[in-house]
Amino acid sequence: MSIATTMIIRLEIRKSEASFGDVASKLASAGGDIVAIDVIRGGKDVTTRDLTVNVQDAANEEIIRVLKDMPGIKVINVSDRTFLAHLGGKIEVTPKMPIKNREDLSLVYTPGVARVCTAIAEDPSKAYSLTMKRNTVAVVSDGTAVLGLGDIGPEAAMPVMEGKAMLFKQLADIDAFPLCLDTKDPEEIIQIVKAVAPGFGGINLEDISSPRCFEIERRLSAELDIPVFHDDQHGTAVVALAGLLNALQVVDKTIEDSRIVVVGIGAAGVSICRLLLAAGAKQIYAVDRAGILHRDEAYSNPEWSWLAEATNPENLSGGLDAAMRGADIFIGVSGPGILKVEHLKTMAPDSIVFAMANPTPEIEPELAEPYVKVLATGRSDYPNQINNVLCFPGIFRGALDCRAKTVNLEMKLAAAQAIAAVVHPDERNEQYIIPSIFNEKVVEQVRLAVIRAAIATGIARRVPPDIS
Ligand SMILES: NC(=O)c1ccc[n+]([C@@H]2O[C@H](COP(=O)([O-])OP(=O)(O)OC[C@H]3O[C@@H](n4cnc5c(N)ncnc54)[C@H](O)[C@@H]3O)[C@@H](O)[C@H]2O)c1
Ligand SMILES: O=C(O)C[C@H](O)C(=O)O
Ligand SMILES: [Mg+2]
Repeated sequence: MSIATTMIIRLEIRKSEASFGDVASKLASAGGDIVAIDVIRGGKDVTTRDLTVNVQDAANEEIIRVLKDMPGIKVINVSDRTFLAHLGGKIEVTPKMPIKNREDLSLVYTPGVARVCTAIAEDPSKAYSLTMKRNTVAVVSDGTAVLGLGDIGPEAAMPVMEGKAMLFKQLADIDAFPLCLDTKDPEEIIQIVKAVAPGFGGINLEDISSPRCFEIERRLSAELDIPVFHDDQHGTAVVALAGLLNALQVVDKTIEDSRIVVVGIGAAGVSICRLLLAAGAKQIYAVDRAGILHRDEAYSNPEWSWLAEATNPENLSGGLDAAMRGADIFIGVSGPGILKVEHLKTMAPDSIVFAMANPTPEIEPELAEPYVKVLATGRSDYPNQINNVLCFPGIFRGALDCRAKTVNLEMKLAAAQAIAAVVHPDERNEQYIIPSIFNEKVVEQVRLAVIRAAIATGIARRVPPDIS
């Protein structure tokens, strides 16, 4: 799968050995299109230039290889628009007012600030009105399951967490802060998050591998009085259910009568299975590397033991091939390329395929399209993007606004229905089962649905003024 991009290549050209014309023709033959040239240093013998080159494939290493092989050419640096967008990080902290003089200083800092501190010490709930707590979410990761890239560590997880923070701000006006932890020990993660929690109104756990993520979230939810939400579990499940509700309408099937294969029973897969069961699904087949979860096997992961009981009505064993035969729906949250066209050919007519692994889906959309009725991926460069970004900004906006203690099942089901309902029945079709993340109704509809569900289930500690 290729993504067209623009590369910026800084070159030194030794004039006695190579000309700019040689460079241009080599680049063209390797698939690069020069769109701009900047002379950085023009010397008598050596010139340094930045070439802006359009390439059809972001992973085009051939371009650099041909340049490196050219006599008289030295590649000094290679960048592209994606990397440039990350220079110095993607977010910053901005004060709400400038400190222009001594008077300002004594308001926001010593001595004025001391009175505010004392007020909070006397009544800690005032942290909600007098600090950034009520609008701030910690995005916590240990870097163990970053997208589908696996355990790449806390530093490498930062760009994703900064990206989540950008989305929180832009879509829901929530100040989110990335906290990437240099520990994989669940107990240590729990203690660290509890220790930093006073400054936050909510905790978004992100890209923490399973099964550790289940215990971490369960303990934090029980031990903190602010909402703790593992995005890869519940954000994904909410959006998958939303897409599924609309896709089922398109193919005129019901969730109760559909045979549903969920592959990748990690953070996302477990939560998807649980939410689909709560939404009425009766025939789920949960498949991981060891095959279909079934009742004749003892699993060390308690979530798997639970799912083996709650899914797989015929107690089927076997692998993906066995699960896919006659399936109406495939939901993949596993890894790249595990689904083959051969599998699609064995599915029931009018099949639905959600290949949600990031950044590379379970099957290339181009391969799958001819064999399925509704196709969705987690990516923004294809129609039907099933991505948890449709959920986490609105669900936290709602939970923060009504000061919910937690995010319960009713709030998640309400969020899924709200996302699905943004697509009007008249507009709904195979290519449009889920709203765009830029659809301005999404966050507000999810917020309202979540607040109403929180109030109805008694976990809201405040009724926002716009809710009747
Ligand atoms: N589109 C979205 O919104 C979204 C949201 C969350 C996760 N994801 C993607 O889903 C994938 C899983 O994420 P996660 O957080 O649940 O990770 P995870 O590590 O918790 O779980 C992944 C699971 O997939 C299983 N798996 C891997 N390869 C497999 C294979 N060949 N066959 C069967 N099972 C296999 C693993 O054993 C593991 O249980 C990632 O690619 C991630 O990017 C997408
Ligand atoms: O980060 C994303 O785009 C979605 C999801 O949280 C993932 O881990 O893949
Ligand atoms: Mg994630």
